[in-house]
Amino acid sequence: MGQAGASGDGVPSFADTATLRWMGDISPYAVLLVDGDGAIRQANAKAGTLFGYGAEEMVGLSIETLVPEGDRQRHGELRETYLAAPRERPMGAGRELQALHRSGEVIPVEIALVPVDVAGTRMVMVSAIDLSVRKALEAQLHHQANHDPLTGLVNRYHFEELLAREIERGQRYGGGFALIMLDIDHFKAVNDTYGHLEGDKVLRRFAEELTGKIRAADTLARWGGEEFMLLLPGTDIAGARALAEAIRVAVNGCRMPVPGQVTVSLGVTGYRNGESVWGLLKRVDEALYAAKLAGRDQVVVL
Ligand SMILES: Nc1nc2c(ncn2[C@@H]2O[C@H](COP(=O)(O)OP(=O)(O)OP(=O)(O)O)[C@@H](O)[C@H]2O)c(=O)[nH]1
Repeated sequence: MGQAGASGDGVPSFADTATLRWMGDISPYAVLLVDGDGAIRQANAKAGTLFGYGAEEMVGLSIETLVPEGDRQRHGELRETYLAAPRERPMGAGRELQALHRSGEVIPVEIALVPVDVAGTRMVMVSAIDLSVRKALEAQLHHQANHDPLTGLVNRYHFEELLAREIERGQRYGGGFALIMLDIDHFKAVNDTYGHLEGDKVLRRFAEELTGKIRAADTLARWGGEEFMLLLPGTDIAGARALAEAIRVAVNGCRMPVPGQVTVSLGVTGYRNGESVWGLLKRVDEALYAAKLAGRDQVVVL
């Protein structure tokens, strides 16, 4: 094979493309050999598959053909900068970018770059892997970690993160927010009378009803069991009280999957500047407890 050593600047040099073709053939990655003008001089079968071409069809295409239109000019500039001072950029160094499949679909890829000299001409070997499956899996895991599987609502863990963020935002830019804690009344009786599966349906229906009542900026979370929490950015106590009352009435009139009426108790409070998450959560919990003590199916503001 035609390896001839290394150039003065340490770049591997080859007498011809035979060794590089062999390396492409055995590589687990899509591999392209690109010349200084950005023309593809060689592509392995995996590159053809990744980008939707026959491997031989890719030869002669500009590398920018594989870059989404909006990024092409910038890519060309970056390529020139890279060629002026080429360094090895291995896989796993986090060089993620968007590539363009022949179908027009944009695909996330990670790339590695290795400068090579072939018969005295500087070129770049580009290896690429498709990140679509990994990205989709990451998004799915992220969703699962932050949501309740029964209702699809934000879970307690993520709600606490959002709450901390809202407090930080309030401290930095001003602007308050309100919190409503909700607990379905006598939910144990629903389970005991109709069974756990029917109880689950009630929880789902309840979540749907509430989701229809809130704004896009609000966050509804399942706090645990039959308890829910609502974060209302930019909302004062009067606004939160009105929403809590509207929710109470809506739940009263809601057709549930089980016979009879379901009611809810609600605690409402507003964030007071400088207080801790703990202080805020304690107060909203006390408000809810007061609503339960006062006979349930009501709103208490603290
Ligand atoms: N079906 C179902 N039930 C749940 C779930 N999580 C918690 N529960 C039930 O919710 C009920 C909560 O009961 P309690 O804490 O006694 O409260 P309650 O009966 O609603 O009474 P008050 O809150 O005092 O009005 C228990 O029966 C739990 O088993 C769930 O995911 N699905």
